[in-house]
Formats: sequence, C-alpha cells, structure tokens
Amino acid sequence: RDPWGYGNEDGPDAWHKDYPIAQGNRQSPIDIIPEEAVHDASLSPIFLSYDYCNSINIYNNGHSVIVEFDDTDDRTVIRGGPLDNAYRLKQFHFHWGGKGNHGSEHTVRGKTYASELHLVHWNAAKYKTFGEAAAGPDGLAVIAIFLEKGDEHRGLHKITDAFYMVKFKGSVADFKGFNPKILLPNSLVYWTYPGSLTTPPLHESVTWIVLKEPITVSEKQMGRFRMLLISGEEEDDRTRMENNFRPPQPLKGRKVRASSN
Ligand SMILES: CCCCCNS(=O)(=O)c1cc(S(N)(=O)=O)ccc1C(=O)O
Ligand SMILES: [Zn+2]
Repeated sequence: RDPWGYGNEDGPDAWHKDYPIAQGNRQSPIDIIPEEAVHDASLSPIFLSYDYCNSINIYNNGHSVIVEFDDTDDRTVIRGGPLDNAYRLKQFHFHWGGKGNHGSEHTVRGKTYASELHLVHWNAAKYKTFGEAAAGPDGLAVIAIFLEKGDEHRGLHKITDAFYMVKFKGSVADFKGFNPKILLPNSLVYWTYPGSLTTPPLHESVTWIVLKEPITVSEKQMGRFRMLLISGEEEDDRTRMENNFRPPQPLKGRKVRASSN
C-alpha cells in the first residue's frame, strides 16, 4: 500500500484510492452546527475514571505524536454518556496546523481551532483485542478536546517538553506517570455522533464525544509541536509535522446529539 500522509499527492483527497471507506456514510471529522444538534435529556454525563491512569511511552509514528497507556485492565476507563459500557484508554494524540488558528479536525459552525486532542478508548467488554474493536461498529470511543490559541497550558508542558525525545518518525521514549485528566476543560458538556477514525484505515468504529469547552495553548507551545518531523532520522529530508488534520466530511443524515451537562 502507498504510504498515506497529508501532502498534495498522499493527502486526504487521495486516501479513498487505498481506503474506499473514505467515501462511506459515517466518516469523521464533521462540522458541528450547535443549533442543529438534538438536545437529548437522556444523555447522561460522561464519567472519566482516570485516577489510576498511567502512561507508558510517547512516540512519533510519522503522522502524529502519541502517548500510550497500559490497557490490560479497567483501571483507566470512560463510561456513561452515549456509551453502553466502560471503554479503556489506549492512547492519546494530537492534530494541529501550521501558523494561525487552523489545525483542528472537527469544526464548530466552520470555526477551526489551533489543535485537537484525541483520547482513544476501546470497548474491552465486547471485543477481545484493540484491533478487533477498532474494526467493530461500537468498538471505539474518542474524546475530542479543542486547543484554542491563548495562555499557555501548564498541563501541556510535560508533553511538549518531551517532544525533543521523539523528533523523528519511528522514535519512542519512556513517558511514565502522565495523567491526562489535567488536560480536561472545566466542563464535560459534549456533542456526540457516530463516526470513524480520521486517519487510514478510516474504520467506521468510533463513537465521537466532542467537548464544547476548549483548553488553551500558547503560540510557544504550538511551536514545540511543529518541531516534530515526519521524516526518519536516517532520511535526508527534514519535513515538519504540521497540518496533520483531515477536513470535515459529509454528515450523510447523521444526528449530532448535545448533552445538557
Ligand atoms: C487496527 C487498526 C487501528 C488503527 C487505529 N488506531 S488508533 O490508535 O485508534 C488511531 C486513531 C486516530 S483518530 N484521529 O482518533 O481517529 C488516529 C490515529 C490512530 C493510530 O492508529 O495511531
Ligand atoms: Zn486523531
């Protein structure tokens, strides 16, 4: 398979050639229009049980920077909201732009943010492995948090300070003891809709939970994201990792629901 990316030749408009599901009926991200979201009083709050959460490592896969967690038991799960059972945290990663305030994947009435954080969870109650869950219709639940340009975020410092260790594609470093609950905004009010992975293989297996309230990130911190490279250490080129976001996809009749708290 051709390696996919975010450039002119290998970017989102070309993905359908290797991944025809790219033109499917529940693709992500989407543009969220708050006035059109269905207010569903039956949607309970999201519960994040992140207290015993422990990160393992941080790595650069050439598409994003990823922090991985130990998902061998139910110590770090989310439940409630649109979910029928507990989903285990597997990893989190980011999407971001170049300069300015574009870079998020979801948009709100066309508004883009400088970056978007994705906390990826899988349905270990129903699927034996993450890989199986990633291919099942209710296998994954991803919490999306917008990062808006503004004051620096103290919780993000530990992550951006670790980026020098994973500058090159394929690099991995120990990254223990990081608890992502410090990255959460004050409010867990959310929108939710059935969607997909936003990168190949684009499986339509994700229940998206997009938090309404963004967290802030400073221009200096965003600069740290852009020092990451998509190139491997042994390659001659030094291509920055930036604009690694897929644009909004057709809603195709899907309903976006809004929580009340
Ligand atoms: C078995 C194939 C799994 C592919 C999906 N893996 S993932 O961790 O859910 C993921 C989600 C997403 S996203 N943006 O949350 O849909 C992006 C990248 C990856 C990744 O593979 O690193
Ligand atoms: Zn993502």
